[in-house]
Amino acid sequence: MGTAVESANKLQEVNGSVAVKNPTVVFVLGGPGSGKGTQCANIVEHFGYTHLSAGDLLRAEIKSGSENGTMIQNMIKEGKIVPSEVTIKLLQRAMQENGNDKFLIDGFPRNEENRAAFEEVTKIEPAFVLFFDCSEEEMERRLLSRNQGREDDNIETIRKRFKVFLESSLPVIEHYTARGKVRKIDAGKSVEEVFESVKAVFTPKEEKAD
Ligand SMILES: Nc1ncnc2c1ncn2[C@@H]1O[C@H](COP(=O)(O)OP(=O)(O)OP(=O)(O)O)[C@@H](O)[C@H]1O
Ligand SMILES: Nc1ccn([C@@H]2O[C@H](COP(=O)(O)O)[C@@H](O)[C@H]2O)c(=O)n1
Ligand SMILES: [Mg+2]
Repeated sequence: MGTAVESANKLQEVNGSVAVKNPTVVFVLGGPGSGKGTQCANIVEHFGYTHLSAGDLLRAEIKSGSENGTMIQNMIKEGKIVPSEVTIKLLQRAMQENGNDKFLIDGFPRNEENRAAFEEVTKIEPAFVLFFDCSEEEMERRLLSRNQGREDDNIETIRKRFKVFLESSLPVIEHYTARGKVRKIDAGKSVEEVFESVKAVFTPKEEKAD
């Protein structure tokens, strides 16, 4: 716990609302259906982060009737990546509206444009990148039985999403690997086993020694 003065110093005003300066950000990446959302829910419960899923924010934007709604809906149906300025605005707004100082940003950055634009606009560097590594066969099985009514959970769009992941998202993971920031998790195991590996990443070293 910091002092009241330290707490006040952590706050800044952005677009009229008070946001936490220099929040801790963990990017959560992995192919479609690798289990990012499932594990983020566990991390929130155990480690006090706020979960922001870029895909969920984009889907909420469609539902809100925003002027970008139709464009976003078409991009999602095709498994394509929405222009960074749209997604970054949604992420920034969500971070500002939330008082927490640590965020899991799930499904972002999805390509080099996302990555460079986020860095440029927010000046935030991730603390690390959690990468859920899973085979396409397993991810396809999971997506086809997800049953959440998502318009992109059909085999045609799933194949397009896999292609985009390989061509555009893996280079982002390589970028952070070269900088020593990637914590790779074998995501092909059960939810409980995967979370055991995730916990080891989030547990401070001194606690692990106990
Ligand atoms: N380790 C696991 N073993 C089996 N099923 C899993 C596992 N993790 C998640 N699932 C299931 O797989 C489906 C996809 O998981 P989830 O929504 O967490 O993936 P995601 O990476 O967020 O996918 P997307 O990128 O499409 O949003 C869900 O139905 C979830 O319950
Ligand atoms: N940075 C992002 C994240 C997502 N999208 C679009 O949303 C779709 C669903 O994303 P999930 O993470 O929920 O699977 C994704 O296929 C993209 O169409 C995006 O454009 N940019
Ligand atoms: Mg998800």
